[in-house]
Amino acid sequence: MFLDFGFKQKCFYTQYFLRNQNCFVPTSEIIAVEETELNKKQRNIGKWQKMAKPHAFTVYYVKKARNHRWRCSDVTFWCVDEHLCNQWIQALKELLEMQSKPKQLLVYINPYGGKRQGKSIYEQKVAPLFSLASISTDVVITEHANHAKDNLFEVNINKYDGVVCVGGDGMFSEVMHGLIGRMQKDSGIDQNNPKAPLVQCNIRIGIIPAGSTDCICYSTVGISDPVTSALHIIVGDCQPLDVSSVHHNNTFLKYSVSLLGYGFYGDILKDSEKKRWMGPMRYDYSGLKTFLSHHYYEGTISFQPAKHTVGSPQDKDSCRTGCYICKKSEQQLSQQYKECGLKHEEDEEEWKVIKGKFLAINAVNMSCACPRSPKGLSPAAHLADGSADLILVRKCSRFDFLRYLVRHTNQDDQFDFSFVDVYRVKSFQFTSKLSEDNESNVTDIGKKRFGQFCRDHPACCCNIASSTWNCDGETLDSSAIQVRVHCQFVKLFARGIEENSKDEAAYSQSSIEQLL
Ligand SMILES: CCCCCCCCCCCCC/C=C/[C@@H](O)[C@H](CO)NC(=O)CCCCCCCCCCCCCCC
Ligand SMILES: Nc1ncnc2c1ncn2[C@@H]1O[C@H](COP(=O)(O)OP(=O)(O)OP(=O)(O)O)[C@@H](O)[C@H]1O
Ligand SMILES: [Ca+2]
Repeated sequence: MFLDFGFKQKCFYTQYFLRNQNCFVPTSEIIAVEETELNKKQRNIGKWQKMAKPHAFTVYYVKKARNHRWRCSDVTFWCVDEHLCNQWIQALKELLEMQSKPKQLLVYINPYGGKRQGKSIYEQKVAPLFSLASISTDVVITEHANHAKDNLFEVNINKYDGVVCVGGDGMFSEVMHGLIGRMQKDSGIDQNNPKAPLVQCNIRIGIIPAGSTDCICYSTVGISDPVTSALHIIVGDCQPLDVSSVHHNNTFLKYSVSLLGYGFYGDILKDSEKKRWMGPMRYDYSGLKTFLSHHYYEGTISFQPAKHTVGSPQDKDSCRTGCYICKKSEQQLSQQYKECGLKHEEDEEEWKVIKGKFLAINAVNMSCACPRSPKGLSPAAHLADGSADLILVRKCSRFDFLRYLVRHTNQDDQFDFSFVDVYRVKSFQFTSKLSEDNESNVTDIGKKRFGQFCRDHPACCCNIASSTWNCDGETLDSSAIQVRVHCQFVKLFARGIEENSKDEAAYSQSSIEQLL
């Protein structure tokens, strides 16, 4: 057996050879190092039998499995020299100290999210790993909606290296609103002002997936798996995320990181809220119902294209760990901000205006990949490029809409349809035809009392006047909204989706060969 430290491509690694197997572990992916007490049975194995008093230590580290799944593995090193053994333990512990791994976390568990397994997932799969990594936790099991959000306005936040939410996208949203809101309150910033220079939130958020969609976790880690997410928290990963602020006139409504959806996804959400008892299945039930109802909505959408980024929604490459496009876009935006300030950027850049009848309007800050749709609503969207992809699905036949939906589940291009347009934007506004009509003709009592009846389907008499916005799984009260993307506004304990593990294996093998 052989243990060595090295330095390669900007990362420390620990390398060991065991039973003719080479293993290569970046020190940033070591979970814990512990002195190991050898029992009598172990001492009597093989060559250690001859040792008077063997000493040992165990290294716990991240082992990468298929499909971006991480597991905790361990290896025990034995030697006769107690001093040498202690030196190794000391050196490894010092290396771990140097990294930005969290020591103290605040954990919120939603016991009712997803399949209602949040508490047991945390206790059985996550808490033992946190304790192995010597992370102390304060755990709050939420008793009602907004418990976590309200609590974040009261706690001594500086005491923690991060906040963890155990639940789904809705639970993440609560924690994010609590943290961002708290930051603005402490800095005296008025969130109702759509142009206010918001204060960034530097405390990292960890997501242990236990929800129904878990889209944010899946799109930032590559899998929805509690153990994998716990390990990303333990090693102290950091992934910035774009956040959209949503206003109605001068009133702040919500922040969004994944989907802002009007029409199809708004209607699914509204219907599914009444069926929460069904668990994650409620989305399939309401999805089928909404698909069959085939409602479309008239309105006007105006947007400012995201000129600062070099990427396009039709790119073949997706956002991956250490993404070049995200880095470049962030540099470009901060350069622009230094030169001209926000005012210039907002006021002087062009707005495009599109009027139409839409089955769905989806604005996504990230791909929105999830187990239902592994490549997501916009496969080439970036996690941290300061832009959102605005997808407009115009009125089309049911059959065409089905073809469009099916492409979310296979490798075909979901934007390659004449009725689908996609734009990369940094801000947008929407008003529904009904609210425009109401504003211009407030005396039309018939319209106000009964809404606007479906002119194209007189037989069904369905009221299709307006839909609602689905904002990361929550319904917004206004259909007229103004949205602005804030580049890299919050940080997650994640690293984005890593390139194929096949490439990593090739890299580690060749680097070991060079060392020999
Ligand atoms: C034929 C199969 C087509 C399947 C198409 C699947 C597309 C799935 C795309 C999922 C996108 C998720 C975006 C993330 C949104 C989250 O911020 C939010 C909070 O968690 N989740 C939802 O709003 C929950 C959204 C849940 C959406 C479920 C959609 C199910 C559609 C079913 C349509 C059935 C048509 C069948 C016709 C025979
Ligand atoms: N103790 C509680 N009782 C009722 N609701 C709660 C409680 N704790 C949190 N919530 C609310 O439940 C909502 C949904 O929770 P969560 O996101 O965890 O699960 P989900 O909706 O099943 O999953 P997803 O958001 O991934 O679709 C959150 O918006 C949150 O505000
Ligand atoms: Ca983005």
